[in-house]
Amino acid sequence: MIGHEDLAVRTLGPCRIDSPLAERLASRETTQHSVVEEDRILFDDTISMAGARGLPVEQLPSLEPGGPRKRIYFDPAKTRVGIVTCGGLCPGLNDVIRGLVLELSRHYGVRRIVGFRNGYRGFIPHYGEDVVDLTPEVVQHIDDEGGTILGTSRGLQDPEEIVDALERLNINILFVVGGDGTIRGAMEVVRVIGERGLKVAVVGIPKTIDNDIPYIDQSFGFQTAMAEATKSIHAASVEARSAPGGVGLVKLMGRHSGFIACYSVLAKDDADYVLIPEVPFALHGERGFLEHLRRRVEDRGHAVVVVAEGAGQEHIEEHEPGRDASGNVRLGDVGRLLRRLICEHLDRAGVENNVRYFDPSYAIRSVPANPYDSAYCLRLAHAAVHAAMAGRTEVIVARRRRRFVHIPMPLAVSRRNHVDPLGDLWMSVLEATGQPVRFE
Ligand SMILES: Nc1ncnc2c1ncn2[C@@H]1O[C@H](COP(=O)(O)OP(=O)(O)O)[C@@H](O)[C@H]1O
Ligand SMILES: O=P(O)(O)OC[C@H]1O[C@](O)(COP(=O)(O)O)[C@@H](O)[C@@H]1O
Ligand SMILES: [Mg+2]
Repeated sequence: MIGHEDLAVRTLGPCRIDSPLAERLASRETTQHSVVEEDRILFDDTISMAGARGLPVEQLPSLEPGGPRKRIYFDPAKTRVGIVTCGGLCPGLNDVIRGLVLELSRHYGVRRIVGFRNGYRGFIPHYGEDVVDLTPEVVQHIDDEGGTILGTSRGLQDPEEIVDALERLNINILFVVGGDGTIRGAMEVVRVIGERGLKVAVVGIPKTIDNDIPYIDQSFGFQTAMAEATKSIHAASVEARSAPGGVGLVKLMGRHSGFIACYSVLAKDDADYVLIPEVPFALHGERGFLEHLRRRVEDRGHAVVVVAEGAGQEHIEEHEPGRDASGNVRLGDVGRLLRRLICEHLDRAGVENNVRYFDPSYAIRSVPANPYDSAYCLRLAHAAVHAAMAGRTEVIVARRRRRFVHIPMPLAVSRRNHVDPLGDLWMSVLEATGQPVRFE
């Protein structure tokens, strides 16, 4: 159970410098649309959850609000900032970089901002990466393109060497844009910074199309990626409806979470089946997936199946689950397995079939952010700058139930966000597809 201490945010020290934004905060108060810096945001949002703690309201677990502070820790004129993007691509990475640079330079007057190339390896001398000077002119239009102008990478790097680079460059604030792995890496960097007695703030902007970061609203880029995925689902539906025994099969990214599959199906309500990592399914037998699909194809002449890449791993016999350079488990190809098994099953049953397989894979994450995610990225970048300038560290900025908050990094990586098989989202998917609650 999350307690008060889990939500405490680390700071580098007292904020003694008047913020350039202070005059904008004078008349602010806590409303539905804003929270003053002295206030906190309740972690529990139902009577039962809050009541179960049996605590007076001021002792209930609560989060520090995001947003500008009246006084700040760093002197903008003497502050040097670093930005790094890590892990897989995600729509909006360039929007975050752009937002950070514009807020720092235009509203705080921070002029020294550098980008580290290709993820954490950008700090490591061995790779010989130069740093990129980031100015408003450099970043003005980078949000028109997907990807990240800084480049990214996977693979563990030595936090001692990363902090060496921060010291050599006299960096006072480091923004890390990445997912669970990046945040874990940032925590190692924070540890070394503490061991060396340095006053360097490390603030994370959570990134992943998988939406697998807990305690926050959807991660930026998820909505764009999900929207991109609907194009493949529609194509699969057109193909399936245009051929006798047409079966459209679409495999979608999302690693060990099925959010992209669920939301893209709800958005493009063309799918008859959604298979996700969180809900095991039997392939064979009278009540198995394959028999159900056969009956559907015989009854209706076509079907669309959407499978999340992390689903059905238990059915992939010959797969040796290796790991990528960051230690993430490499998934077996459930799409290829299903394509083969569906063809074999329908052939054996004498059902004419035309299986069309779609694997958009990287196509859904390498596109520019849609306007919703662009605006979301800008606001996250603003929140990150406010947090860092106020001396917060080992924290990610996030939107949680429409409020921008500071979430300690250890909590952000304490578990993975999954689709709840008993939750409302999965219930909606079952209602939309009409598939059985389980294949067994
Ligand atoms: N467990 C870990 N401990 C320390 N650093 C890590 C860890 N996992 C990943 N990293 C660092 O974070 C970077 C990105 O992690 P990765 O898992 O590839 O992507 P993401 O952050 O998007 O999940 C890696 O290049 C690595 O340097
Ligand atoms: O980029 P790679 O190494 O091919 O890994 C693919 C994985 O990256 C992702 O696109 C995003 O993963 P991260 O956000 O953790 O980097 C996953 O959905 C997918 O399984
Ligand atoms: Mg990750």
